[in-house]
Amino acid sequence: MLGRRGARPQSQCIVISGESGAGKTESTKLLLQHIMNLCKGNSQLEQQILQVNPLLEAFGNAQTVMNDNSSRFGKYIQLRFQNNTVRGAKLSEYLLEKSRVVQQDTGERNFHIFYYMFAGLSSEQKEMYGLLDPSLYRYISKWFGTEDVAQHWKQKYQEVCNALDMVGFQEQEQVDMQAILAGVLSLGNVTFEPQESDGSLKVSESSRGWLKAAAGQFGVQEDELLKCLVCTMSVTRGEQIQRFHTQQQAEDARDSIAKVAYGRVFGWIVCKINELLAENVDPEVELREIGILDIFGFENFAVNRFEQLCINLANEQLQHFFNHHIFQMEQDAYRTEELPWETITFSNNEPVLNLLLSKPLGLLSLLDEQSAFPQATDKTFVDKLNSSFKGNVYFQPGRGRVLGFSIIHYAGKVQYTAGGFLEKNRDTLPANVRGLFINSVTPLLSLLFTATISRTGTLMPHMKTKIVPGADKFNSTRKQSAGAQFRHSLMVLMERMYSANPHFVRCIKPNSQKQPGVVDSQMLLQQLRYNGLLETIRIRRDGFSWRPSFEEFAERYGILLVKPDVSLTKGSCLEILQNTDLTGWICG
Ligand SMILES: Nc1ncnc2c1ncn2[C@@H]1O[C@H](COP(=O)(O)OP(=O)(O)OP(=O)(O)O)[C@@H](O)[C@H]1O
Repeated sequence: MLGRRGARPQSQCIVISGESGAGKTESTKLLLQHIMNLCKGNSQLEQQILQVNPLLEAFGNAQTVMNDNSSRFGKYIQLRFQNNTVRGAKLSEYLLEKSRVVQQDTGERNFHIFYYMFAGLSSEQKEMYGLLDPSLYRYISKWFGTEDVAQHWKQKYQEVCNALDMVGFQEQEQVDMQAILAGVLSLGNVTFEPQESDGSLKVSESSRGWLKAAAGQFGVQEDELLKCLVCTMSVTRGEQIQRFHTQQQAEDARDSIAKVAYGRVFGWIVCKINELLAENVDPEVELREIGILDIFGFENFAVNRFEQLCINLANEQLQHFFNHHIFQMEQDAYRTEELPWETITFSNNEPVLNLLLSKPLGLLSLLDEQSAFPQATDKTFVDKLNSSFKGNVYFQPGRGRVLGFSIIHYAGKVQYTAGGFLEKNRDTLPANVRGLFINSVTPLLSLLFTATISRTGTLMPHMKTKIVPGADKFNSTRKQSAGAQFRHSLMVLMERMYSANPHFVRCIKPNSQKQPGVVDSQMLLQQLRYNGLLETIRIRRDGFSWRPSFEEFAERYGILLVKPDVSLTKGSCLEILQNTDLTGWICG
């Protein structure tokens, strides 16, 4: 794949796409296994590349209505080669669905790791992490499953532990990581009630124990944690000002802390994996790579939120990449070469991408603009969309009482609920939380909050610096919005992919009931249509699948002329072709 004889080696990328549950992650695993089998080089590294998967799935996958093991993040794995041997790998992650930590829709679950922990930890370990009966925790209080399911989770927990050891997580790091997850669960049970004296909030009597447990697992003072939940401290002209939260603000602060803590643990796991898989290269030899993209599939649920918009935007972008390579570039080449060619039309999704991405009037830009106004609400955002996209055939204003809008995507119309868009896009970390966690006695938590976040949202750990409580100037206005981070990381991804030679794997989902052996032909046909696969078959049938340069072709097949010094020219190519019985070729 990294270069046949006569062809220059080139970096490759494999784009695996399809609806949620279509089989992208399973195909990625099979592909990786196959490539590793072909390599037979540094067997330890190859094994490590394969073994990080259980870890990523435990922390990044969850049960959804569409797939029992749905990836709730996107990943791009770059396998790096020198002399046809794999020398290392790099993993990039995209948009972990952090909101799942605090809320799941009907028929869905939280990230697998929470269930694995309850099933796999011993009683002593649970006591150490302050974990009680799983049914008590609001963040995972959905039905817990049968004995068989618990056994399966227990086994999965063991796999995760093995993978953690193999990746090189120290024992203390593993303990800290699970303490943070236990802290997140306890934090979710903290509720608030007004103080009788001044109406400000306090922790409700019934959840005092949960606050204590959360603070204990996070390694911070209980009263300091409570302060971050019920009020915002700021310093103006040297004077400390305390602003009390409303009930809603306190609950939002609680959930934000849970989401950010989980998100940083996930980011840190990816960093550790990258450290382990970092390449050991010979600087004299050129590095080539095979990238495999397994990104969340197109989603259309009963309720579609900000996350679904980002996921569907990524899929739009990939469809555009596919169209560009399969239809645009190939047909442009035929036209430039003046070959007889009947143009094959395809459904171009550029207008939808413009609607979402253009600046300054695309949907994400308008969302950022609104997110920057403290007074703006989801309603003002929707009003802005309705006025900006009036007459745009790919946008429809919401109908009925639910605040929302619809987008006509390449794969169909999706109705979005606008509630929570601004809050999710701002992705605000409650004031003073960073300072609180940096000073935590749990070393990992401190490390996670000392880290900076790159423009693409990647965690970049660095050395610890102590922060004086209250002096933390970190606030939401200086950081990138979630939408901007996602847009930027998509841009970086597309740049990487445009510089490589692409291959496409289109996964087709056979039915929507998650049933083996059942094929819904209508559903299949619909996917073949919107993916452009019918047109792809036409261009593959009528077009020319291999388009080598004259030089490349003459160098490779010149031997057929049985004469010395075959010149690498068009003339030689014609001579070679006319000397064979080959048909179905054309020369540009
Ligand atoms: N090649 C395969 N052989 C057998 N079963 C498969 C195969 N591919 C997928 N499946 C089944 O379909 C399920 C969903 O597959 P997978 O998790 O790969 O979907 P996905 O496209 O990655 O979905 P998502 O976008 O939700 O992550 C798997 O858990 C498995 O049960």
